[in-house]
Amino acid sequence: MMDPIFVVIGGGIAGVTCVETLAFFEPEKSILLISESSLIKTVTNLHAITKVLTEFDIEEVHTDDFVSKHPNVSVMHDTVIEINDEDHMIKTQLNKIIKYQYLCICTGAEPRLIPQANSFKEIIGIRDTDSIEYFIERIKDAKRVIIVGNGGIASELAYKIKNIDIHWVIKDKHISATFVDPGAAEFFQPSLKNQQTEDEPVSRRMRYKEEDFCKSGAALGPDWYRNLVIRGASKLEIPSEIKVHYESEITDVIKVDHSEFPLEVLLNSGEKISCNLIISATGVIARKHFNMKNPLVLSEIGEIQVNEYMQTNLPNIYAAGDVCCANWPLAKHWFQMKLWTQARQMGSYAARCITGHMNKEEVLQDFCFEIFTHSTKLFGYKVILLGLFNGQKLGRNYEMLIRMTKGHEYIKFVLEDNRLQGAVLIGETDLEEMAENLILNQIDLSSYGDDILNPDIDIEDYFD
Ligand SMILES: Cc1cc2nc3c(=O)[nH]c(=O)nc-3n(C[C@H](O)[C@H](O)[C@H](O)COP(=O)(O)OP(=O)(O)OC[C@H]3O[C@@H](n4cnc5c(N)ncnc54)[C@H](O)[C@@H]3O)c2cc1C
Ligand SMILES: NC(=O)C1=CN([C@@H]2O[C@H](COP(=O)(O)OP(=O)(O)OC[C@H]3O[C@@H](n4cnc5c(N)ncnc54)[C@H](OP(=O)(O)O)[C@@H]3O)[C@@H](O)[C@H]2O)C=CC1
Repeated sequence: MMDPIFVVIGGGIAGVTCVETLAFFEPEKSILLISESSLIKTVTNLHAITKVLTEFDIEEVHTDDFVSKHPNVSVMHDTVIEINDEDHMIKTQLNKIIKYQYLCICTGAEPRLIPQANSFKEIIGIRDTDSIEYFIERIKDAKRVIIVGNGGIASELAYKIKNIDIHWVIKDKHISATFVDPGAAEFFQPSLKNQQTEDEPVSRRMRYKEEDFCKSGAALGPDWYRNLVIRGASKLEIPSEIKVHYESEITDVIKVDHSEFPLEVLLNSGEKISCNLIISATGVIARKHFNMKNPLVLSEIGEIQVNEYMQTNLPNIYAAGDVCCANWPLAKHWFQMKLWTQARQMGSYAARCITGHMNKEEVLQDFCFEIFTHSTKLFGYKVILLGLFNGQKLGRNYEMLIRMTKGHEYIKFVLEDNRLQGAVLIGETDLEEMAENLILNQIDLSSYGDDILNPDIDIEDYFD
């Protein structure tokens, strides 16, 4: 094999998008994707909801199909174990040495489990298809589980798991704190009591088919749980109620032999819970199990730092997706979260930076880094988060306008100096375009007062 010009490590959404963009801009130059598995993740049906906010489906494709679409791309199933930036070389587990001109590291992240996980196999995390299979297998015989964490995975599981007693242990005063404020959490409360049933409305997005649901090392993503049946061993059709332990953390776990519940868990509140299984949905850490000839500069929590061109500190080595940390002066309304959308945006932008640098062209930063946008589904509702949706970066000097119709919609606008800084839109609000524009344009809204959220006034008329 001839040495490739570009090498991308990681078959998740960041790596695959990087490869696709490189193939688009440089169709004559050879690209090698190193993927640990034979399935890689591609984005399909990309749909722009607003200028920046997008929705898309994810398809897990076999590498043969992927390669057939991109004649200058080859894929190697292997694991990178060493990167030598001085000689522009990488070494793999199967002892292959590959020279590169440009390298992009997209090795993603892995669950950061609670410390007690080191001692108990009953404490598990969820990241990829292997881990979800293991989880479903373990929960089948369980009667009581503890979910720890208050972010995306915990919120989705609390809504999804059936036939089991759930104790949800969270550090905060309200549920789903990574994404929403206490008001929105209150809006979601009824959904917690009346979890999803089998006849949930069909989502427009692609779901994984049973036969598609095979091994892939990349993170799961939108809709990962929709066609899964996650049931415990209890007879109840729906759990009577989820018990949420607010402002709580696990301080100790003890093994109890010969008991229906093999774990006894102590919370900082002094409360004790016996359970079969603990799901630690407590965030991620960057995944970089390879040796470096020279060290990469890392963030405090071990992510690879990249500048505004997605470059690491080492020559011709870039990084994108969950493995990296944006280390440039951030636009006011953007911040990094480890999300599918950002993995895609970074992968694509990294490829444009690489080709731009190679061809000595000016690279302008992608507009997507001007404003944070996220579209997802929580507790059965469409959720759109824009800009500084939780008042991030604003200190205490901001106002909130809220409109809520129980069971229908929850809208929150975050204002500073009468200018919109962020928005939470839950339900079919149809306000995403207007809110995004108001955040980007920073129009002074003082003359509109509270009419901004008056349902009887079509605010868009103001701006025509
Ligand atoms: C359960 C779950 C649900 C989620 N739901 C959502 C959601 O609804 N919306 C959303 O926006 N985001 C969601 N996310 C987050 C999203 O999936 C991630 O942010 C995104 O997939 C990160 O993509 P990535 O390409 O950076 O990393 P990954 O998907 O982790 O891919 C990294 C790839 O690199 C490979 N790799 C690692 N090391 C090596 C090596 N040394 N050599 C070769 N290959 C290597 C891995 O095998 C993997 O294939 C979810 C995540 C999880 C776990
Ligand atoms: N719908 C979506 O968009 C979804 C997105 N994802 C993404 O997947 C990745 C993994 O999800 P997830 O694991 O839920 O991570 P998140 O980062 O979303 O949430 C982690 C949660 O765990 C809490 N936490 C951290 N350490 C502890 C601890 N020791 N004890 C108790 N709580 C703790 C955090 O609190 P604190 O912040 O206070 O430390 C936070 O509430 C994330 O990048 C997430 O964004 C996952 C599922 C759905």
